[in-house]
Amino acid sequence: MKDHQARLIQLSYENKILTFGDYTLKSGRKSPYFFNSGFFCGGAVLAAVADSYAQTIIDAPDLEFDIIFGPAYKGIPLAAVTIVKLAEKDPAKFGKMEYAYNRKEKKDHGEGGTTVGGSLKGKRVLILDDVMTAGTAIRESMAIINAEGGILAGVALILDRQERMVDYEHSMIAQVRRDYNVPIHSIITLDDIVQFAKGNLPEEDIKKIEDYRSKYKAKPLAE
Ligand SMILES: O=P(O)(O)OC[C@H]1O[C@H](OP(=O)(O)OP(=O)(O)O)[C@H](O)[C@@H]1O
Repeated sequence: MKDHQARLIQLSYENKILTFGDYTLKSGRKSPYFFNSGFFCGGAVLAAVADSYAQTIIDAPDLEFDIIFGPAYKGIPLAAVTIVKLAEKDPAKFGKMEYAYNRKEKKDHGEGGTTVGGSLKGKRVLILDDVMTAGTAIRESMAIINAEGGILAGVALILDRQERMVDYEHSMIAQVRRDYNVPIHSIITLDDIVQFAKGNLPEEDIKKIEDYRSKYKAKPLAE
């Protein structure tokens, strides 16, 4: 694990963003861990996630984009703090880059419309969100990007749970990667969380997470 990944997991744990216990997910699965990015609301932990997004994006060999799009709501502050970090890390490349986001409800006064921020028209767009579950947020974002004349360039996420979908052997991330033929990068994965758990949790909790991982682990999507 890179330093920024280890630091982000540690801070997520300390800020109760990453918690361990018994949770029932939207899919009905009983998960021994939960990741609630709604709690990225403290200054230090928000700065850490921004740094990790920016580093993950800079380290990705296959991400070329002109604007960042943060899907409402949770993607909005995450995209905003990430563009700031990118501009700090590489002012020549990112200093003038913009970000944009959507409104969940269309506004019919003032500047109107459903998107706010930089124009997507003719631009390669990086979608930045926290997680992907059923892929709904990404597909809705795609519809907006298409309607505004942008081109999807890739997706950046915080966590890849590496789980298979309910009715398939592969993950939703693999499905979306294939459907749109774009790179998808996550700052951390379930494997990283397991590694963290091994240094910090009691044996029985580690076993629960490892059992969950083997039960639901996604297989690669056949070409
Ligand atoms: O792949 P999906 O099934 O769409 O799940 C992932 C999306 O769900 C969550 O947002 P949510 O839709 O709950 O909206 P919010 O950001 O307003 O909380 C999350 O922030 C992602 O955007």
